Amino acid sequence: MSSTAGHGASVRIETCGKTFADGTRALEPATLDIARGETLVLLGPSGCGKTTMLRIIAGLELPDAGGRVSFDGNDMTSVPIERRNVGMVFQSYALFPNMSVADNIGYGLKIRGMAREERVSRVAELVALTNISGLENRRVDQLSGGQRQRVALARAVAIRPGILLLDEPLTALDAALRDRLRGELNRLLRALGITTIYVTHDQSEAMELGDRIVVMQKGAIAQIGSPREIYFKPRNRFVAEFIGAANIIEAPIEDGHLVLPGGRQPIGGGAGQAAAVAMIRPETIQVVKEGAAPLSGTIDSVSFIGDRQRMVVRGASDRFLTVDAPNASRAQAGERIGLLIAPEAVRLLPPEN
Ligand SMILES: Nc1ncnc2c1ncn2[C@@H]1O[C@H](COP(=O)(O)OP(=O)(O)OP(=O)(O)O)[C@@H](O)[C@H]1O
Repeated sequence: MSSTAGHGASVRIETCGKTFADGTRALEPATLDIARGETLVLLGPSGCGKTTMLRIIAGLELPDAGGRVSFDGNDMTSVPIERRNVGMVFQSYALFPNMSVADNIGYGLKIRGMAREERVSRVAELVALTNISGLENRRVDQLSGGQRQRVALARAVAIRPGILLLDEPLTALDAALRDRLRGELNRLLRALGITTIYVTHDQSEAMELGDRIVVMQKGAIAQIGSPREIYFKPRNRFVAEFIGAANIIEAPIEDGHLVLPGGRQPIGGGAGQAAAVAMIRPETIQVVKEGAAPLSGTIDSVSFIGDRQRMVVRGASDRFLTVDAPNASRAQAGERIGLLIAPEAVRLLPPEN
């Protein structure tokens, strides 16, 4: 491994809440452990408290009384940011516009007093790692958005931080570039082994980058889990609907079946429950001939989305289901179809209050 490989620190935040001076309750007391080298994504809609949590970890914000932040078991709660050994990248690039790329990347090393020769070799290594070779002598204001974000990332990791904090670093970029940089970032984070906390409101970014995802809702943690757990086993309706597309169905339960107007759908659980709120992912529903499955419906609309086609199917009592199907044969609006759903694809959610 290259000499840039870092040694991530573990992070623990304990009962960290945040109430701002104006009374805004941005964060309910939260407890969270982040393993050394892990990439943890904080995901949620605007205003749910993601940035506040990140700023508490960075040392830019103090938690309310009773909160504690520790790195590798050492209490950091009142240690200032410059002594926490964290690297940060934000949505807007906080680079020095009239300095060269190389000087920007080496800035933190210089103020730490690193010798010139060592600095030059570290910068060269980072330039290669972040795919910006050839741009070393350009001024930052002569770079594209994607190039600037690569420089910002190289600068943040140059100091070999134990923890890397990223706040929507790709949000300002266009979609194609965002996808590419996301892949590069993934590779870089794995190569460096730095503990990373990544804030985003974009669920596909969260899925691709996170070892674990923390879904936040109104200042509280709604669920923590691997991307698979969050996707297939959401704890509540908010999580189910925030990540991916979800059909949410409320129906009575009878003998291990959801009783729907168009038929009886077998389910895995629900013993002792009279009714359920169930979630079914669109791609787990298989389109078959009418009559070949307990449920049936009429295709209301079809949209082609490249790798698959998405249909809205109208069942009895005008209930609608979203179904994602392979795109080989073209579905037609108005067609009658059967819908085959494996019992284990039906996820029961807690009843709504
Ligand atoms: N300095 C502050 N004073 C008062 N309220 C604040 C302050 N900073 C943030 N807030 C409020 O705290 C809540 C959480 O903000 P935060 O920035 O953590 O959300 P977020 O999930 O990161 O949202 P976004 O994705 O929009 O940045 C919001 O209601 C916000 O308006």
